[in-house]
Amino acid sequence: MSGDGRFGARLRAAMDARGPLCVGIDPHPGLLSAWGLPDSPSGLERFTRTVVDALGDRAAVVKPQSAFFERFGSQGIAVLESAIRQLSESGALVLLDVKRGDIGSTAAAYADAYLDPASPLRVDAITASPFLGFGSLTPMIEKAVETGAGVFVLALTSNPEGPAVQHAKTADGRTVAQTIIDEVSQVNAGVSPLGDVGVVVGATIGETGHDMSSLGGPVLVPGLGAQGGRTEDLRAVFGDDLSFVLPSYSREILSQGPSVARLRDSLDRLMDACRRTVQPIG
Ligand SMILES: O=C(O)c1cc(=O)[nH]c(=O)n1[C@@H]1O[C@H](COP(=O)(O)O)[C@@H](O)[C@H]1O
Repeated sequence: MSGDGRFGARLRAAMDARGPLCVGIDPHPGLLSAWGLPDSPSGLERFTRTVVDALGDRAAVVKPQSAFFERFGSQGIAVLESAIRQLSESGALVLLDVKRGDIGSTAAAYADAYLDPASPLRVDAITASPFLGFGSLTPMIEKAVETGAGVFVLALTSNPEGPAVQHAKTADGRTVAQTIIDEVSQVNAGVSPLGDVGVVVGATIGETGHDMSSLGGPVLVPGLGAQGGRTEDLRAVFGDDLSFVLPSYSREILSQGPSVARLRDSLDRLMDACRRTVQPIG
């Protein structure tokens, strides 16, 4: 796929039009309870519909966390499918957080499940785990690039267990995370304004010395709000050019529900902070 239909081009346009922010839909049992909803498929459905109705027409990207839908089996997946449809109608890009990764032949089936235009679970982009080797993701990346979708590859995750693997040195002296960043850079080479393949880098990681200057693609940045990361930390992690950074919040916004007005206020307030931090001055 080339031109405006590419995921990177669509993401750039969405971030420019709506602002650089991704809102996660993570219907934790604790949040369902705080919203006065049962921990059941009907509670999940009402939670999800409220978030989609409140935020689908103002967030650039919405990221449902698949695990919270999968916990209800086929009924949860049905809620997810209908959220994907509604979000697409409201103009938000849907990034499904499934963190898939497997041997190549199975990765091809995941690509069919989430990235094939004929699938009911087709989304604009997915998260993927490269820890079976970056090459194992090739079927997902190829399917995404062919069909106008995107893949966000985990590189430096926000959890405290991440560095033991991601900062480990490979035979050529680079860290595992740097090899992932460099592989993604190669996929994006020559594509502008933004490549179709991104990386995931947590806001909580601090200054690690990883070089993302040739990435050419977007960086999804979770770990903000509930996990302690702040927009002020972004410059320490990414330096001065933040134009490719997509900050992501789940609980920080969701905890404001079920009031639609409070959900929207929270999104607008965080969006202002992200705009001020991420978009170049002047
Ligand atoms: O891929 C992700 O989105 C992700 C990567 C990562 O390094 N850390 C991380 O927290 N996430 C996801 O981002 C969301 C964070 O939720 P909050 O902590 O509530 O904002 C969860 O759905 C996590 O699974």
